[in-house]
Amino acid sequence: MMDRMASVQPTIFVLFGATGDLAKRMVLPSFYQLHVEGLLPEKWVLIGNGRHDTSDDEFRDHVRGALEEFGSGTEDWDSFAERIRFAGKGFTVDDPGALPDVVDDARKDVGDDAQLVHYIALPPSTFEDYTKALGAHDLAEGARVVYEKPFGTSEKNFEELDKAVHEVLDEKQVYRIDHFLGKEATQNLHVLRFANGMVDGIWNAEHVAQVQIDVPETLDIDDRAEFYDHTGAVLDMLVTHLFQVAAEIAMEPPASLKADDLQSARETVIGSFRPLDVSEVVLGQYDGYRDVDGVADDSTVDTFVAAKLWVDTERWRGVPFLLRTGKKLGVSAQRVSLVFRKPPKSPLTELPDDGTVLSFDLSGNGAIDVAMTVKEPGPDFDLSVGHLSLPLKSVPDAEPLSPYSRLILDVLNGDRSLFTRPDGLAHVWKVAAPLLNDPPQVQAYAPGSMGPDAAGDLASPCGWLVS
Ligand SMILES: NC(=O)C1=CN([C@@H]2O[C@H](COP(=O)(O)OP(=O)(O)OC[C@H]3O[C@@H](n4cnc5c(N)ncnc54)[C@H](OP(=O)(O)O)[C@@H]3O)[C@@H](O)[C@H]2O)C=CC1
Ligand SMILES: O=C1O[C@H](COP(=O)(O)O)[C@@H](O)[C@H](O)[C@H]1O
Repeated sequence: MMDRMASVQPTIFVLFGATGDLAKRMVLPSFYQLHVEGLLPEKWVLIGNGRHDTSDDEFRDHVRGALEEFGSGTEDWDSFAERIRFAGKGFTVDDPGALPDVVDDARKDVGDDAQLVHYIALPPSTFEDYTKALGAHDLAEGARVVYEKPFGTSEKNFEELDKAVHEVLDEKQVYRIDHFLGKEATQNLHVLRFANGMVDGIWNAEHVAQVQIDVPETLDIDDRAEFYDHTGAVLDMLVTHLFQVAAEIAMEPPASLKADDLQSARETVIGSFRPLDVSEVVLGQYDGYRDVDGVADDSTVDTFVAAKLWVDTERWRGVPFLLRTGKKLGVSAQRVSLVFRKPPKSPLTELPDDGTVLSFDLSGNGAIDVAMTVKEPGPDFDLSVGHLSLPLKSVPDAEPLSPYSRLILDVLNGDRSLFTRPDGLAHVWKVAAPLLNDPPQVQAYAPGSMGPDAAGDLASPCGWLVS
């Protein structure tokens, strides 16, 4: 931890969309966590940006509120607050608002050699214009720029955005964030496998019958209806987070765990994702969604998606990757499960289909779980499924970081291993194209259920493990 901090140079961190939902839930509390844990450089300034003429003090109040609601407290508030500024009045090519002056002013505090990091926590439709504005106002040179997901909304839009970004920035300045890659348990997907021969040996189609990447949410979209109604579950979660997690599982062993090799292994396997077959996708919308303020009365936006993804590599041919996510469902979970085949020559009959499962809980600090078929202790010979759990927090010396803290720290340190690359993303949009161009009808589901019934059939024979 100390080594990481020492390598970080003085930083001016510009947060676009600073009063938005993501900023208050994730970015600001995570930045504060880095401050509290002494992982930020000695000299830093955080500048919030937005279209309103908000004062520094008003923004500080907003930040404090965000920490109280979504963070772990405000013990070190004074030393945090004094480094916070706000640059209002928007930021466009024609009019940069207050930002250039506020950045110049910040340099007086942190030094002319401070690195500039721009975090674009804005709706994806604005990424191109903000990038152009960074170029137009001399705020791009030498800077690192973090883009939220989704990076693009279709094959064509991705190509245009990628071109526009590379007209202003070198690829090495670009950090496309997918916070699921920053989760402690996600990082353990490759570490567990490459560090343990026992696991590595069974990480293939010969042993794995199906993979489930299941992220049902009880959460609704009331606070971000306008954003959500232009996005939907496919773009918000499926082709972003769930695809990236699928790539983490499916990747071939990288030459090393260094940034370039790890990124390369993840992006290469995405190239083997087969374009989605719409007959293997179920879309849903919860009853009552259209009544939410900010949602169109006739909206057909998907709040639920379940899909079968095929990875055409020798390792995974024939193994379905079952992906599911949705809002206002009956349970919240973030579970990745490798369901193992039954022993081919077992003398035991009637073994359960989900009798051997290695699973990863991506939520919170993360956990690794194993389910195994065992003899139920007792006088009879009955079989049962038992569970072992390893909460990652219980590992000696564990100091888990939230995904956003981990990834922001990586940006400050210039480590791009957990960020996505344009070659993989270009293929993501090709895989998604059949679904985006010709989506199946959205089916209604009741809030508190687990989505449309049709989604259940996709996961046969064992069904969805989270229920
Ligand atoms: N919210 C979440 O849980 C997560 C969100 N994300 C991603 O983060 C990004 C931001 O999401 P979120 O914070 O939810 O979105 P919001 O709808 O809350 O928008 C963020 C801010 O962007 C500004 N904004 C909105 N529309 C425009 C526009 N047309 N032009 C310029 N500025 C605009 C607003 O600030 P102002 O009015 O002050 O200018 C707003 O507060 C998205 O790309 C999303 O996919 C990723 C992971 C989780
Ligand atoms: O990116 C997003 O992720 C969250 C779920 O992630 P979590 O780690 O915050 O639980 C999801 O609710 C949101 O819709 C999506 O934009």
